[in-house]
Amino acid sequence: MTVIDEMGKASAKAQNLPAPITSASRMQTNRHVLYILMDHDVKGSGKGAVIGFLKVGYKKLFVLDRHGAHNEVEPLCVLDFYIHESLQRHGYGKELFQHMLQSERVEPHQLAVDRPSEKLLCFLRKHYNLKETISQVNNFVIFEGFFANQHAPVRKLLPKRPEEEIKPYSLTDREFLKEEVEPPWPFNQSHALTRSSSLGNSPVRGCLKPFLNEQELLRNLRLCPPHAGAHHLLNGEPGGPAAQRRRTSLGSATIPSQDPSDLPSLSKSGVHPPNGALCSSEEPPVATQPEPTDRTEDPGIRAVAESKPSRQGAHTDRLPPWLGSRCHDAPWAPWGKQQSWTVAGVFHDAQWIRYKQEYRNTRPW
Ligand SMILES: CC(=O)SCCNC(=O)CCNC(=O)[C@H](O)C(C)(C)COP(=O)(O)OP(=O)(O)OC[C@H]1O[C@@H](n2cnc3c(N)ncnc32)[C@H](O)[C@@H]1OP(=O)(O)O
Repeated sequence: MTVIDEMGKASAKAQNLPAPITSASRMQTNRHVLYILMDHDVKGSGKGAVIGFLKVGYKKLFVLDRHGAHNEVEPLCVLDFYIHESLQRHGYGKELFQHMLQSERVEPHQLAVDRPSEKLLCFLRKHYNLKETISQVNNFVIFEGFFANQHAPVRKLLPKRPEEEIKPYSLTDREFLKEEVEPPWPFNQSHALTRSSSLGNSPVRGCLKPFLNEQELLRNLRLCPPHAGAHHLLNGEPGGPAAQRRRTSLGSATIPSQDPSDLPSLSKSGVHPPNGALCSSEEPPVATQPEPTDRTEDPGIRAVAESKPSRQGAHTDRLPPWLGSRCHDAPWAPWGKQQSWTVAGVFHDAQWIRYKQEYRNTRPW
């Protein structure tokens, strides 16, 4: 977990991001797959050294085709990609990327790339001849050929009615980096909660975090085979760039493709309240069984929906505090069980306050 956190920090630094978009805790709350390229032979450490990583994941997106029509798709997305500075431009990125393509059984032009850096665009152009992009209104970049031979069915959306607002389609992983807004007192008092971005993804709340232990997390990582060359570079030894590049370009160090069936699928995680609790109803929530609505529009929620064989069960299983019987024992209520407030002249109880605090500004639409 520490290694993942450190890699995430290094990647964020390399991309000038204000905060990492890859961390162990984020890996626990989504279904992304992390490919790690390692050098097992590095000297001075029995455990080897990480050369870089590549994070991918399926996301439901709305993308425009060449004719400007919206298409609902769920492609594999490149979410984060980083090779250690001392090892860049030595072919390791290509090896890692190639390994991912084989494991995931996708073609490069079928990928969507989340806000690619200049370096990554150059990389894709050089190695995969991905040059022509299809303009999008979100931060994902897709390339010519994306709509050809799609594995997943591409569903065309009905034309948008002119009076409708433009929705923030296809939020990227990087959305959460946007500045958070401090709520006024008393809504800022509950430290048990992780505040959500005013514009970002589904909020991740401490009390709703899944129960994925370290073992499970580690099973979700996919390690590439050892790379015997990198320790030269890491240790500043001879056998440097030229040799490395040659080795890579000649393909003398090949990565056996892993059979995806051998690979553990990511544990599903992240629990979100059911649909009714998220809508803008002014009614205080009631402790009833929520409708098993399809909420797969939200990637985080999709993960939950898919993780449970029965959606009904999913909701009852881990009801959020204000919908379940556990609500009165909730540790987040520092004021006790039965206290209440008068907000703008209206009498409200702690449950209501909690509800309003959690769901204010988390859904811009
Ligand atoms: C969705 C996202 O993840 S966006 C973020 C992408 N990550 C970053 O920008 C982090 C910093 N960059 C890196 O970590 C790496 O450069 C990567 C991951 C983009 C590529 O990994 P590398 O090991 O360098 O790639 P590899 O050696 O296989 O291929 C090299 C090619 O990548 C591109 N490239 C790599 N570094 C650079 C650079 N500094 N400037 C321009 N192009 C670059 C070039 O096309 C280069 O070919 P060239 O050397 O002939 O010009």
